[in-house]
Amino acid sequence: MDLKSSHGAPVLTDSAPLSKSRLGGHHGLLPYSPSGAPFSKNLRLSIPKKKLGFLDDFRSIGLLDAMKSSSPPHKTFNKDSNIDLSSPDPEAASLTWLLKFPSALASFEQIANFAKGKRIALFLDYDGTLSPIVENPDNAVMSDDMRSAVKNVAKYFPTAIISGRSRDKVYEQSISDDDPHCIKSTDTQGNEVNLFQPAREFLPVIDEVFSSLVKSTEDIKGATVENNKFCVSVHFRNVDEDKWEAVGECVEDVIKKYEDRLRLTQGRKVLEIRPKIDWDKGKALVFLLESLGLSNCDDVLPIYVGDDRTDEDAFKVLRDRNCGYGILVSKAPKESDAYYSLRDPSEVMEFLKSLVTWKQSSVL
Ligand SMILES: O=P(O)(O)OC[C@H]1O[C@H](O[C@H]2O[C@H](CO)[C@@H](O)[C@H](O)[C@H]2O)[C@H](O)[C@@H](O)[C@@H]1O
Repeated sequence: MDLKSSHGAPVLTDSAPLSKSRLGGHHGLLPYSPSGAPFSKNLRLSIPKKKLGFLDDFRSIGLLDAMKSSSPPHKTFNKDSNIDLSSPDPEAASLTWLLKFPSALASFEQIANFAKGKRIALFLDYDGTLSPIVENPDNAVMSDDMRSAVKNVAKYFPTAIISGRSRDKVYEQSISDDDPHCIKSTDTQGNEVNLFQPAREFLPVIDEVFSSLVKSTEDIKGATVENNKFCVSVHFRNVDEDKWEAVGECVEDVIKKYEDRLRLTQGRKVLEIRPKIDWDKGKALVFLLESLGLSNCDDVLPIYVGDDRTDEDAFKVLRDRNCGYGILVSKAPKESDAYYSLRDPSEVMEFLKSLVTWKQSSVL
């Protein structure tokens, strides 16, 4: 993967084996806990803060409760605004949250100032960031406008997509193979190569777990199991809430056989089974910065845009290095290690376009 290769087409990386979350220690996560400045008492968000890990800590809260907290609870969130109505004053909560995580669009000038004399390197999550969250993961396709915004921004800045999905899937759903701008990592002979696959040895076990879960969940209406190559995702977005416990039990039953090798994490209405290795989106980000020659903070301003718990590991890397910015994609107030926020993928697209316009005007 060389630096030039990311201009004109985004680099994709398999980041699936996201382990050692900043909360779950070596046992992974489940609901993520906050960092950063505390919210005032009234504005506290209803995100469980307990550390949870597979077969140890998470029993203290129960898998079912963890699943219920995996996305803004639909009963307490206003569908239009996504503001937590359980807060005594949701509007004030939202405004206070925006003070802590200002809009990256409203703060664009500030970001551009920080970038003066530096090269921006862009890291983008896929689901919920470049494509909207939809009921069927197979339908999470990038819009044509977003696709061209990503392609365009990648012409001006080194750009990578870091996704929990397998690289092939992101290719399929975001950039078409027929696209002349589409590149994969290739060696000097033009053969496709995978630069780094820390979880390669887990491939057979992941396949085994995938098959077992497909079978054990087949009678649960709405449950779907996705093989993400380095991670198995069990989706319960379309399962009636009274069957979520059954989904959790299937997952527990299957995974307990592999307790020493696999761990359980959670995303938006999804339980994910991953290898227990020291790898997460933060590690993927560091790996890319280093392998692309972008790790010098004096020259480079990395910007990472993401919406989910797994993205927090990358936000934290940037915060800890005091180099670059995380941008959280969320309408709902959430605690985060990001610095800025964007409400949804359409704002992400606006932000990408603004970067291009700014870059074009600065080279005139
Ligand atoms: O790292 P990401 O690119 O954000 O991938 C995380 C997971 O995203 C997908 O699931 C989420 O999006 C689906 C489509 O909108 C939605 O139906 C699901 O409820 C969400 O959890 C993907 O299907 C997972 O495999 C990824 O791990």
